[in-house]
Amino acid sequence: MNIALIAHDKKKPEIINFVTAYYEILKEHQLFATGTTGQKIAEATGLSIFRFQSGPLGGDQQIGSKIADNEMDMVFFFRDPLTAQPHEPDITALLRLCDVHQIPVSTNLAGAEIMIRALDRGDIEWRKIVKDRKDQV
Ligand SMILES: O=C(CO)COP(=O)(O)O
Repeated sequence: MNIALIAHDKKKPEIINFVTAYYEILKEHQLFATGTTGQKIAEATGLSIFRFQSGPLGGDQQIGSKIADNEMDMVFFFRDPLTAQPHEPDITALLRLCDVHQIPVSTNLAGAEIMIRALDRGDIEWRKIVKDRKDQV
């Protein structure tokens, strides 16, 4: 699965702990991230992560583009709800595209824990069917 990892600055320690805790699951997948999030996770865990631009410079939009092209299967987006973000429209657009394309997305640690266990159980395998079907069209 192609998995996006994104965290606002105050949530970066949380996503690093999350990825560390679930390293054994995540290492089996293709990981993508916005720039700074990806850098910090890679430094902390040694995981190989494709990094887009930093969020405020367009990274959220780049991940949105992958979603629109049916190339992203899950999004872990640890949002900071207490700090104004200069690129709020990009954040809204990314979450909107998850809804448009039925992409599983969690915006906090509690949801992320449930979603990653579902990933490990194989609950997201339907994404492969959707992708294969669209490839044939
Ligand atoms: O701002 C972000 C998501 O909206 C995250 O961007 P960085 O990973 O570059 O900090």
